[in-house]
Amino acid sequence: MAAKRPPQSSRRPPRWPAHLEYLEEPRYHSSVPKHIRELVSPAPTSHTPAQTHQQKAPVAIHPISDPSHPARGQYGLFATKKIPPRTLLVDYIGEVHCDDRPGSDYDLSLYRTPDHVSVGVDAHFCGNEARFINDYRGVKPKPNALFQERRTERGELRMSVWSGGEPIKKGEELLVSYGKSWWRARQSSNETDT
Ligand SMILES: C[S@@+](CC[C@H](N)C(=O)[O-])C[C@H]1O[C@@H](n2cnc3c(N)ncnc32)[C@H](O)[C@@H]1O
Repeated sequence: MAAKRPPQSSRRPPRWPAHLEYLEEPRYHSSVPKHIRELVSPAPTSHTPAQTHQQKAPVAIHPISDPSHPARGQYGLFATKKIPPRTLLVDYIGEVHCDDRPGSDYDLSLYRTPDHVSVGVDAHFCGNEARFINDYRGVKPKPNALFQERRTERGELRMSVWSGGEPIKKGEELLVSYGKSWWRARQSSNETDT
């Protein structure tokens, strides 16, 4: 029996895998309580600016074929034009959630409430181009991009990918640091699996 394909936005980018749902806006999971949702995404007021048309992000998804790349056979995210330092590239869009996602390699921390509830953005099954950004380890000596949160014009908290302190060349792979604890957690779960 053929696998059911997820609904797709007409704006999905080239090479977007058919088994994943493309999202243009965050999706809020039922595990996010109302009071936390209001902190992350405040209800619009009469002062909230209207949604402006979002510019196309200067990024593209490409398969990785370089045999020396540690993520060969997978995808990566690449700059489609020259990018100045400290520039917003793309928001990390996915499912905003408050439950645990131990099996996801696409789950980022977005916010921690004063009473220690963690809010994450998981792009395992649905998301945008940002889910394809790789870590710099084994690829380049240092990252050329970073994750940093921001508020949109409408006040919604997003985790975004920004260029670092140096310009990025057209065609260069965008690479962040997932952080030592991300890799440590994968290493210890691999050791437990074997
Ligand atoms: C958020 S995804 C990045 C996109 C992924 N390459 C893909 O095609 O879906 C994280 C996964 O990418 C791979 N990855 C990313 N950076 C890597 C690196 N520096 N070395 C080895 N694997 C990496 C690992 O498999 C990791 O679990």
